[in-house]
Amino acid sequence: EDGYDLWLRYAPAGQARGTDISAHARAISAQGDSATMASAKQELQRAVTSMTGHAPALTTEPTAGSLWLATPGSAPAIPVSLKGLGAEGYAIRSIDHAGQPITLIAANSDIGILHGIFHWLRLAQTGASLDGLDIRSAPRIGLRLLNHWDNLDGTVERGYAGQSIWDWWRLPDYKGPRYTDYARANASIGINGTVLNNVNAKAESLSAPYIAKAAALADIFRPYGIKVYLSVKWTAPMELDGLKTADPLDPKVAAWWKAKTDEIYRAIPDFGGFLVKANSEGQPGPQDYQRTHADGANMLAAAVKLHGGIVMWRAFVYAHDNPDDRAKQAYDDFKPLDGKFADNVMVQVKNGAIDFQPREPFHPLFGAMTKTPLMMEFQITKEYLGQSTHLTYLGPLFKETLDADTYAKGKGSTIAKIIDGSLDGHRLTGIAGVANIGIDRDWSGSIFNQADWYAFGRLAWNPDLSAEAIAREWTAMTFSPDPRLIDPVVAMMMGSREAAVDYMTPLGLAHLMATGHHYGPAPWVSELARPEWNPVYYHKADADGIGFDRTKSGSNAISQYAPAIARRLADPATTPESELLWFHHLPWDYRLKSGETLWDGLVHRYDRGVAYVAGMQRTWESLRPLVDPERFAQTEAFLAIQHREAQWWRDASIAYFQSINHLPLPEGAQAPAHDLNWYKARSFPYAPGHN
Ligand SMILES: CO[C@H]1[C@H](O)[C@@H](O)[C@H](O)O[C@@H]1C(=O)O
Repeated sequence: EDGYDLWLRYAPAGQARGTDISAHARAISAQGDSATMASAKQELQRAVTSMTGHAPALTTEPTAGSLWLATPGSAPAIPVSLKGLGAEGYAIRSIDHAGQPITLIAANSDIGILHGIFHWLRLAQTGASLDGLDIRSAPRIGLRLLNHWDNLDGTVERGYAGQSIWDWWRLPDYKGPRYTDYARANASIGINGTVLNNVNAKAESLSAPYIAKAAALADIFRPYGIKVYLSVKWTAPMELDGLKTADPLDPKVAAWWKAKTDEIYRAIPDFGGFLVKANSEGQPGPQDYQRTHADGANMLAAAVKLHGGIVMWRAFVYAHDNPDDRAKQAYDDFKPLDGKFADNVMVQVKNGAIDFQPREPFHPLFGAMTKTPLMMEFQITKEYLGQSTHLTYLGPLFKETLDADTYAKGKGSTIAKIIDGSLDGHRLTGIAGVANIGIDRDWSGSIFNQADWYAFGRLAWNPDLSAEAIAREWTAMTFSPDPRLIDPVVAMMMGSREAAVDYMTPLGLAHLMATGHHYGPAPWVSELARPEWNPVYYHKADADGIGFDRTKSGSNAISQYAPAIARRLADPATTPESELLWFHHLPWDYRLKSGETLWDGLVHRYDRGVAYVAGMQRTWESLRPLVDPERFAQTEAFLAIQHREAQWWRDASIAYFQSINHLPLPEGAQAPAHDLNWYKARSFPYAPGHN
């Protein structure tokens, strides 16, 4: 087992369960013959055969014990209502058809059928009952996209699973089988779009050869209901065709984009649209021409509009000087533009205002731009959460943000309701996850990182699912539905992200990672050219205390939240302790709810994080008999690395903070293994190079 099959392993189900699955899949009955329908049938055949050892027959009419795939176009009278299922949803129902037990999988479209068969296969794989089914499911969010930060040279920015899976050199001629497996995996969790290239884009990605390569991928993904999108570089008209300017209000610039867009749609008739990172981290953008983000977005939006395309404009900006608080910039730049964007523009906002930290309070733009459809951007790749080795399941992180209450329209104004459009009445809705995919055999750099890709897709389809239920499904499909395995693995996953918060950045601390690789700790760094690249800028530790004052006496970033929240955050006593030092600068002897001092509480959390990892090692060891040797060994090795590094994080952080506050460690706490200079002199052993 090398992890290549992801959660689509279809492992032999054992005698009794195999017979049960066979009895419900004696045949696959379907009339449609589209490429999508063919993929659905193929997937079922492959899965059922692999789980049961028996290949289901293929019939056109439903027969006893068959899986009946039916759309209004292919089957005249479907005994289930398809109302409300939209173009992608499905219904699954156990029915009696002319005296025969049959499982009906019905949808308005073939893509809906494909989603439906994957649901049924999930039931089959996780040991769920296949009788008495009455399921209806439709996605809550319209656009459910992966964002690849893949470069044209084959590297992946912040990628920890090897080189890019896009074989740009041999595309469009060679279409390797991995692309189809990629599409199957994504379709199985409801992903319906993919942005192929890095937001730090090269102009060449829009040149004719690359359009042809993108078109080849689009052809492969189309039957799986997945559209292709591209990131664009703002100055592409200058770089590719020598225009003198990229001013969005210059008619020649607009005409260039219109022509370029038409060219793309000739090659990819269902092209999804553009993703743009502008005026951020050195990228060019409309502000270089004294225009706004809205001017830029709307010019592109006009170009794709007739084709039904969209523009996703990122709110991750920090280009100009923002001396008092980087966390405020996106709001300051974008809030005034609310209502100024064309109706096919979405603003894509990271879950937090800084940058994919182990924990961040939700981004204040959520709830603040009611006239603009906001798209969520999560990071599936774990830039700040241990990358390819640390086991830190992201389901709870995603959920924490989706469930966060913005109070924008009173209590219950959750972020899930903002991005699904229901709170503000938007029809265009979307969510993006920065992919963790590369050419590693296991796709994601580790077996457990696959769970983050899986969880992202499942939550994009239905943000109300629980992180735990998702972990259970994933574990059952990835390892085995044996409860002796599922219970401990899921328990281990569920606490793992909090453990990383504990050993990296407890109590609301953030961005203490070494500059560049963002992997190991470097809270001491303070000399970099830009203040907001320095860990000291974020923790502001001095002899008296620690934390970033974002109240009125500080940067007043809390004023960007709804009054009900801002009031709560104004006072450390009513600020959630998990976000304490994000919002407040507090004395080292500040009393936590537990009664211990802030300093002691900090040290205890570091200890707790390290101890949790040791606990995961013990749990995993106890599962040795239940896991295949290859996947067992990978996780065993990675947990050992994680333990060593959690310890390193703890010791380096404590040594550094102690060098500032000169306080003794709380009773019973272990002293750091080395002195501060030892940590300063070393970079983290497994940190990949910054690209
Ligand atoms: C693509 O660039 C990334 C950059 O590597 C990363 O460190 C930061 O998280 O955010 C940037 C962004 O989101 O644009």
